[in-house]
Amino acid sequence: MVSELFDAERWEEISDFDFRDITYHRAKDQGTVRIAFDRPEVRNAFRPGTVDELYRALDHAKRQSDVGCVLLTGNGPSPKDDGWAFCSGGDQRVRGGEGYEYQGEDADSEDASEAGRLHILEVQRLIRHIPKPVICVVPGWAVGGGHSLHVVCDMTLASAEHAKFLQTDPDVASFDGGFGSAYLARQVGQKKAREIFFVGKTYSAEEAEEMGMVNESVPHEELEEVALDWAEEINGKSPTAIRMLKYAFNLEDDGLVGQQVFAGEATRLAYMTDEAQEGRDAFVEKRDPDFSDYPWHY
Ligand SMILES: CC(C)(COP(=O)(O)OP(=O)(O)OC[C@H]1O[C@@H](n2cnc3c(N)ncnc32)[C@H](O)[C@@H]1OP(=O)(O)O)[C@@H](O)C(=O)NCCC(=O)NCCSC(=O)c1cc(O)c2ccccc2c1O
Repeated sequence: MVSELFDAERWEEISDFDFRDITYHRAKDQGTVRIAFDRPEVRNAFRPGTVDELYRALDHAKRQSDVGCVLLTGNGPSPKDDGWAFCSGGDQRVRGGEGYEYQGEDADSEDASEAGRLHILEVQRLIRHIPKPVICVVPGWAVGGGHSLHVVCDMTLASAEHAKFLQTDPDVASFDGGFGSAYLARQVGQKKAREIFFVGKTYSAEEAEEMGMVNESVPHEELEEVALDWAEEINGKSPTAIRMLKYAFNLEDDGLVGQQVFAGEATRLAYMTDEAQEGRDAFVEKRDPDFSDYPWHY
């Protein structure tokens, strides 16, 4: 069984990979993929190998031109105590002096390095830049670096009964000073974001929704079904419009990188015009370009 909330009838495994710490599926009837942490016995904490797999799956999803939406979730419940989690952040057992270390069976992976890693931040940036919405589907705890992942996703759906949101960063002497805190403040306001980090209260799905960091609190049993409904809605819309909107939403907060990503997509749209083909053809044919057919739009 993949997860108690997983409907095997609706998904097929993407078998190009041999993942150990995550599962990766594609919906049978729509352009949606489901990527899930699969370490429920440790509340889906991530070790370096987990992060490598997550990055690989997200990058694969990015490159599927018939996929319009990504669901990011956590499998469960824990076989030990039936507890549910989206993700409890970095696996503290393998945190070394300079980051999270490849240890034990993790050290056998092809990406293993001597150095400690903090590359969950690379996953955050990929979620941010992937040209399609990423919906965080939270069936239980979202804690520490797992909380930050939910923050950086485009939208969050949460189990009304089991989702719990908690920032433990300062308890374990860590601090996500990027999207996890500053972008969170954009969502819930400065006072609330500071409360989340400085006081470290646990919030329910309902409270998180009221605060503005969760889109909808959903009955636990229906969580993945609702997520698929949302994804299906998105998949029915214009891919170009959704992509440009995502990058437009990101632009101001992402500064010059946000402008570059948005502008890159504007360039792609421009390349698709006859006007742009004329510029290219003129160069290739060693003649002056003739743009006289193309108006100065206003
Ligand atoms: C998540 C909890 C609140 C759940 O509490 P609960 O009482 O429901 O369950 P248990 O505590 O009994 O946990 C069950 C089981 O799971 C193990 N476990 C849970 N979380 C982790 C973890 N993160 N690492 C390793 N193991 C974990 C727990 O030990 C139990 O195992 P048993 O063998 O005893 O059964 C609660 O578990 C909890 O508070 N967990 C720790 C949460 C945490 O502090 N996470 C790390 C935050 S820091 C972080 O993730 C992070 C922050 C950054 O700012 C970064 C910045 C840049 C890069 C990386 C960053 C980063 O990784």
